[in-house]
Amino acid sequence: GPASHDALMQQALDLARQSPPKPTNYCVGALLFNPTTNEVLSTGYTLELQGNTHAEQCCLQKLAQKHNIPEEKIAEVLPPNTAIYTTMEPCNLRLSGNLPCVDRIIAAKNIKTVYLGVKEPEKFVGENEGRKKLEESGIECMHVSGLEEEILKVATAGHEK
Ligand SMILES: Nc1nc(=O)c(N)c(NC[C@H](O)[C@H](O)[C@H](O)COP(=O)(O)O)[nH]1
Ligand SMILES: [Zn+2]
Repeated sequence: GPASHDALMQQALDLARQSPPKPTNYCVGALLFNPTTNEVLSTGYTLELQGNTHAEQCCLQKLAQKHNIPEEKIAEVLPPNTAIYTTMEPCNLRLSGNLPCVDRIIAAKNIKTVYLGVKEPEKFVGENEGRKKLEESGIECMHVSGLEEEILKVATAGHEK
């Protein structure tokens, strides 16, 4: 049957576990999903690709690389109702100043739904307006509950206790 939200969020959490813990960010996992074909289009985790990369960013950049196109043209290879599952709410501001994932998701045009495991904690940027900004852009956001404790444990593995 169709892959459940829980199974896909669990898969994103398994990806997050692969992220090298750091005190200045969170270990997050994400995947792009085609709900029409039940196919995972791309996966990613924080710092998977070179540089200070986010999980959602890695999903998009890996898919673009696979199709030999720049990330900015990713809409060309995304089915019209693509979903992204991410263990943490996409960032809307990054202390590094790098392009936030909310902007990358909006620019991808064909991502219509964002499934998130937890809201971003306020440690780095205070209240994350990511979900609000996505919804204002017409992108549906849905919290997939049940894995919050495990997601946060993995996300903050690099933070001093
Ligand atoms: N959704 C999400 N996916 C990630 O892969 C990741 N690392 C974060 N983390 C959010 C946090 O707010 C930023 O990591 C800090 O603001 C530091 O910014 P940088 O990551 O250094 O650009 N959030
Ligand atoms: Zn981000």
